[in-house]
Amino acid sequence: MFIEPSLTGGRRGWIEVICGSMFSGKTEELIRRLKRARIANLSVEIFKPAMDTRYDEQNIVSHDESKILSTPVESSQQILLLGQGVDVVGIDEAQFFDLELPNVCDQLAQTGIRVIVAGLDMTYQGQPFGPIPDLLAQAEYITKLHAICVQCGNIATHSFRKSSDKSTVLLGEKDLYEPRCRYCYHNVP
Ligand SMILES: Nc1ncnc2c1ncn2[C@@H]1O[C@H](COP(=O)(O)OP(=O)(O)O)[C@@H](O)[C@H]1O
Ligand SMILES: Cc1cn([C@H]2C[C@H](O)[C@@H](COP(=O)(O)O)O2)c(=O)[nH]c1=O
Ligand SMILES: [Zn+2]
Repeated sequence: MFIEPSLTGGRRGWIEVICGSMFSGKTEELIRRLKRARIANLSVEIFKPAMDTRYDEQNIVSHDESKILSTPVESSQQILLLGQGVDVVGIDEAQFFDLELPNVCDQLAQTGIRVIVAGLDMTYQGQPFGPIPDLLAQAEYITKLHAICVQCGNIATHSFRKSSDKSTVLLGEKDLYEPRCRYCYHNVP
């Protein structure tokens, strides 16, 4: 369980990344950390990509239906503008943002903001997803979460797409995807 680093004097920012396959608990963990920040009376701004309308236009919603209000934005630049001056910035579905997102998170952390980012580490093809690799390189803290493989019950690291659609971006949940372990991802049709 992630324990928030204690600050020793002065206002210092950092980047935390929460990653893993679909259904691994990324959104739940992001919501948990953001709710704790608000309990600590910190100012929090939360963002998600406007294109993520899977469950809700505005709220960030986990597969277990826990939710928190967020601001949908079209680009990472909007996060830079709207996130100025708060204590904590939260970002969900980070894989859908543009490749400027790591630079935006770095700039926000430089101004003393705690930046918490959740997103898929890999595409359905098992490839690094969008801005996530560079974010992982720049983050002080990385949490990789695991779902349960629906084929064999081991820990799941991959998101298997059940349809033949080849587009990288395809919104969906259990209708289109299932979490699988490395073995079942590569060996079970
Ligand atoms: N195969 C699975 N393995 C683990 N959790 C699952 C699985 N299928 C459904 N879930 C549910 O999904 C929840 C995680 O949802 P969420 O935080 O939205 O995940 P993510 O954001 O990583 O896709 C779990 O708490 C669990 O209730
Ligand atoms: C693997 C993969 C997923 N997606 C989509 C499917 C969902 O809408 C989100 C991930 O949601 P979650 O919070 O991690 O459950 O991303 C996609 O567009 N492309 C992919 O390769
Ligand atoms: Zn498996």
